[in-house]
Amino acid sequence: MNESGSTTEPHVRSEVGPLRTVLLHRPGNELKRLTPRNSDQLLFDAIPWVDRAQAEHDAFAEVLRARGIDVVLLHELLIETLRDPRARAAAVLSAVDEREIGTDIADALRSHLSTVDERALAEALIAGMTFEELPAAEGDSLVRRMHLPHDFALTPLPNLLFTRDSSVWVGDRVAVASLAMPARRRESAITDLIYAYHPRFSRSGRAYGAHSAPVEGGDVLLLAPGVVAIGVGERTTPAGAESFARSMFADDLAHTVLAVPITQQRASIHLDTVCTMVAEDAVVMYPAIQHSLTAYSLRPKDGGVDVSGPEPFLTSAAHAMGIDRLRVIDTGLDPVTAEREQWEDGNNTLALAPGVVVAYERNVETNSRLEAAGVEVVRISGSELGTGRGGPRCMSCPITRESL
Ligand SMILES: NC(=[NH2+])NCCC[C@H](N)C(=O)O
Repeated sequence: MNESGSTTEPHVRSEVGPLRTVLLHRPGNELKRLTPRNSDQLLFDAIPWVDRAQAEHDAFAEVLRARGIDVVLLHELLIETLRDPRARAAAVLSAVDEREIGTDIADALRSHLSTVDERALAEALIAGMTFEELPAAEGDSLVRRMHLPHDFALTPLPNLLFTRDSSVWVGDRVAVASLAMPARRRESAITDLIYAYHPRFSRSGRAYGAHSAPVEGGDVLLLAPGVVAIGVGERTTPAGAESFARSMFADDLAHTVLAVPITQQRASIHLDTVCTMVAEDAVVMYPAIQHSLTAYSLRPKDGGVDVSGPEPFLTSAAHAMGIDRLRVIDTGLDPVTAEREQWEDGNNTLALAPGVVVAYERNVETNSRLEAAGVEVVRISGSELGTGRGGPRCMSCPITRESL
């Protein structure tokens, strides 16, 4: 149910159908954990100014609400989910890793997490806990003595902000992603809990599984109903793409899955860092890869998967989508500007409807080319949000989009 009381059942068949319900995470105290010593490991490129990041995120959410979109916040869903004792038990179980902290600290952490209320539990799950914050364990622990007080007994999840990656809705099913980087693995335990126990999702079916080969939502693009592109690179593995395709075919959610190799480097973490859809037949794409991006086409065949290609991505995509041509909005940028704006998530747009996208304001050139091509660009500021290397698409997980 949305605020007006009308039902908006989860349903996403495209990248650009009018957005109705979206899952965001307002960044919180987990961002305050970032230091120059841990930011690499926690996948941030700079230390964000937290208040400003929150203000930027509030403005992002407001832009969506102003257009009638129901914004659901992950932190609130988690608190509501944890009212269910089964969810609480599962949450504690998934948060404590004896291999990391040993049995004594694990016991202390478990008993602490089991006694706090759901708000404090949600906060600990997201913002983590340091050894210093953990109530003193009985007896003496080597682990505690050999760690610094500010080391983490429970690691924080600063990348939870990028709700795109930890779950993906395809049709009326949700796939909880299997995240590749250790710093992000616990995120899927949280989305998994929410989808399993929050009453809002009690009727939602699952696709794929959190314990399968790595697939991250930023790599998954719903090019058209029945056509899914999936980037394969630093995060999503070939095995992940293949089993995701099998899962799509088994549930009749897709007839074609395009596996798209992307360079394994920081600038192109996911497919959506170099290419996003801005209209039913158009993408904005990093110019440097426009002519080199390829795709393997996967289709169901006799209970297995038929693989063809690789072929140029634009050709296979248009073919699978049943259109003559997939338009690339020509940002026509010189290589240096293009590289700068790609790094700052210029190609990472969130479509609110065909031809209407949210983009970071700082990517001045890309945005003006989009507008020249007839795309409405809703600008948001993201100087602090972008320190985690993610733009409007990364920061949003569409739950309901109207059909085209
Ligand atoms: N869909 C995306 N492109 N997400 C970007 C995620 C960035 C995040 N810091 C990571 O390295 O995982």
